[in-house]
Amino acid sequence: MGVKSALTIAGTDPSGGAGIQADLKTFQEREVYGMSVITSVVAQNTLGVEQVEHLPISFIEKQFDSVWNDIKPNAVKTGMIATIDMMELIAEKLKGSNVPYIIDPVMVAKSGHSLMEEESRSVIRNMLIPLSTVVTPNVPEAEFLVGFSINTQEDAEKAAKVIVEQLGAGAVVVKGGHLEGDAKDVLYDGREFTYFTSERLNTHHTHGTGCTFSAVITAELAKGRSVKQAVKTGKAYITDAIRYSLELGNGNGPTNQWGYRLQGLPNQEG
Ligand SMILES: Nc1ncnc2c1ncn2[C@@H]1O[C@H](COP(=O)(O)OP(=O)(O)O)[C@@H](O)[C@H]1O
Ligand SMILES: Cc1ncc(COP(=O)(O)O)c(N)n1
Repeated sequence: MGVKSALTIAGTDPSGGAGIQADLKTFQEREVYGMSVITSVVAQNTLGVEQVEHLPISFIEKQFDSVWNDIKPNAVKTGMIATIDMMELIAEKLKGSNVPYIIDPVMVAKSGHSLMEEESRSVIRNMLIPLSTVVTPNVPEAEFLVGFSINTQEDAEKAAKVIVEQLGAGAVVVKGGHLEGDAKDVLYDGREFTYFTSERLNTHHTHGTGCTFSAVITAELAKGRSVKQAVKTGKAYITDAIRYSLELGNGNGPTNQWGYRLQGLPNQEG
């Protein structure tokens, strides 16, 4: 049938808005067969994170091998990978594979709770980013990766260049959700900058936006789209997911995974 598949390696959100749950919903909406390897189980909801339990590294490896040796994915993404052990395992598994690899370098939840151990942060930079096809940091994550602060579009461009040219990412999208003004994301692929801009929607229902955005990019790369096409679709999809958010929960609510259908983005648009 020629269906494409995508694998997410990440933590959970039992309230369904972020992490593995958001990724699988997104893969499904993009008509890609979704699979998952769970790194950490997180008790969280729209109000914040209550508790995090990391799975044993040998068991994460077993999950990975179960998928990889049976239904090898057409693209892989990582989200929450909290410890150095997990990063080493993923690097070992993905090194030398030609499957597109998308990193959402999740460090801190919107609620402020750390989702990555402090000492792991430089390991994601040094060990995993060189293996990536695309990295999708938000502004605080990009600041950590490059070591300077980002306040303007020029700063975001400068950071994007460092992440590709010095840290070795295949491409990077520095997301503008945390800056002021329009929500402007900049893609740098080592050759040129491309901007993807939407109006800033006045809402606090943005739980899981980064997860969903990078999951669309993963799904589109699984289908063989170019990085630029994938990010274009990701931007259109996340904008509608925020615009039509579902008003669920008592805190920062989840986005609407089928919001794009209300706006008319064709499901298979490049
Ligand atoms: N209020 C908003 N209005 C429109 N787009 C937004 C808004 N907040 C975030 N976005 C978009 O959502 C995507 C995720 O960005 P961001 O929220 O910065 O990521 P993260 O969830 O990793 O912090 C980006 O494409 C960004 O431009
Ligand atoms: C398991 C997991 N992964 C990622 C996020 C980040 O999502 P956000 O920063 O949009 O709340 C999260 N809250 N939980």
